[in-house]
Amino acid sequence: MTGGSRPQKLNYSLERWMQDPSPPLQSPTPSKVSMQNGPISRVRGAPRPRLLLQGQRRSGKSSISSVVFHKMPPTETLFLESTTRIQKEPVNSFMDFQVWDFPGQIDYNDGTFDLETLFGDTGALIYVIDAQDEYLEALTRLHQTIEAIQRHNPAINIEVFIHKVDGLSDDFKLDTQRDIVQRTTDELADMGLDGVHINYHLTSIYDHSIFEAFSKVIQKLLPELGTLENLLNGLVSNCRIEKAFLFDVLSKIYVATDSSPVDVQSYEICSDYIDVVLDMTEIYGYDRGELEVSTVEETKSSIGSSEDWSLPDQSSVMKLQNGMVLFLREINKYETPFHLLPTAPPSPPLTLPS
Ligand SMILES: Nc1nc2c(ncn2[C@@H]2O[C@H](COP(=O)(O)OP(=O)(O)OP(=O)(O)O)[C@@H](O)[C@H]2O)c(=O)[nH]1
Repeated sequence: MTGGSRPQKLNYSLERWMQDPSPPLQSPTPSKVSMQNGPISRVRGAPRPRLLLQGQRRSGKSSISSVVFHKMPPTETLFLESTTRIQKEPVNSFMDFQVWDFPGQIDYNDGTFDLETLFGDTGALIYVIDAQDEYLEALTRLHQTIEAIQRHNPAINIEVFIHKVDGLSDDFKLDTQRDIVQRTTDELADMGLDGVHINYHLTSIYDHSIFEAFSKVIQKLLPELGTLENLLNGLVSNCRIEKAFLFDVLSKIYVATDSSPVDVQSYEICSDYIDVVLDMTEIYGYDRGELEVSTVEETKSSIGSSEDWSLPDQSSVMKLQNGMVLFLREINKYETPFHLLPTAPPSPPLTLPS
C-alpha cells in the first residue's frame, strides 16, 4: 500500500465488490463476525512512513500511542511511566508505519542527533501540547522544531494536537486553540517562515477525537487516498449509502472515506460498532486459515482453473432503533473492513453465529 505503489490487492477486493455489491446489502447472510483471516493480504516490503510524536514531558504522547495502537483503556494511562528513550513502534496494519515517541526531556538540538536522518524519513510530526497546562514553553519548542524541519525536510506534515481537552469547556477549548494558532503564526512570521502550513486538532484520549485526528494524519500519508476516495464515492452512489468509511479495525483509524463531509457522530457510531464486532469476534471468532490472493491466483493459472476460489468476505449488519443500518464488510484479513451507513435499511438485525 505504501511507497507510491498501486494498491493492487486492495483494489482487487474493492473492485470485485464494486462490480457486484448487491448480494450482501440486499440479503445479508447471517453475520459471521470472525475478522481474523480473509482472502486478501496486505502488500509487504514497502517502506514504512515514520510519524514523530513530540511534545513536553507528560503532555500525553505515550498515552496516545497506547490508546490508539494498543487498545489501552484511557484510565490505565494514569500509570504509564515517563519515557526516557525514543520508543520506535512499528504499526503493522493495513498501512505499515512507524511511530516514534520522542521523550519530552530529550533535546534533539544538543548536537548528538543527526537531524537529517531524524527528519529526513519522517512523514508527519505530531506535536502534542497539554491544553490543561501552561503551554508557552511547549510553543517555544514547537517553533524551534518547525524551524529545524524547514531546514531538513520541509515536506513533513506538521500536526499539532492540542491535547487533554476533555477537561475544558467548549469556549475554553476554542480560546486555547485560537491563542496557540495566533502565537504560532506570529512567531513563524518573525522567523520568516510564514508560508508553513500547520494543522491543528483538539484531542483527548477519553473520546473519539484522538482517533479522528490520527485518521486525518495517516490519510495524508497515503499516496492512494484519491483512488480510495473515488472507489468509495462510486460505492456510495451505486448502493444508496449515506456514508462509507474504510477502517483499520484494530486502531479504529479510518483510512479513507467518500467525499461527503464527515460528521463526527457517524464516525463515532461506526467506531463503536467495530468495538462490538471485535468483542464478538473474541468470543465467537474462528480461524479461517491462510489464503493468500497471490497464491490462489498463481495456483489457478497454473492448473488453468477459472473458478472463484475465494473464501466469502465476512460481513455484519446491525439495525439501530432509529432505522439506521450499519453494514460492515471485511476487505482483507488485516483488519480493514468497509463500514457503511445505508439510507434505505433493507437488512435484518445482527445475527450471531450459534
Ligand atoms: N485528562 C487527560 N489526561 C491525559 C490525556 N492523555 C494523557 N493524559 C494523562 O497525562 C499523563 C501523562 O501521559 P504520558 O502519556 O505519560 O505523557 P508523555 O508525553 O508520554 O510523557 P513523557 O514520557 O514524560 O515524555 C498521564 O497521567 C495520562 O493519563 C487526555 O487526553 N486527557
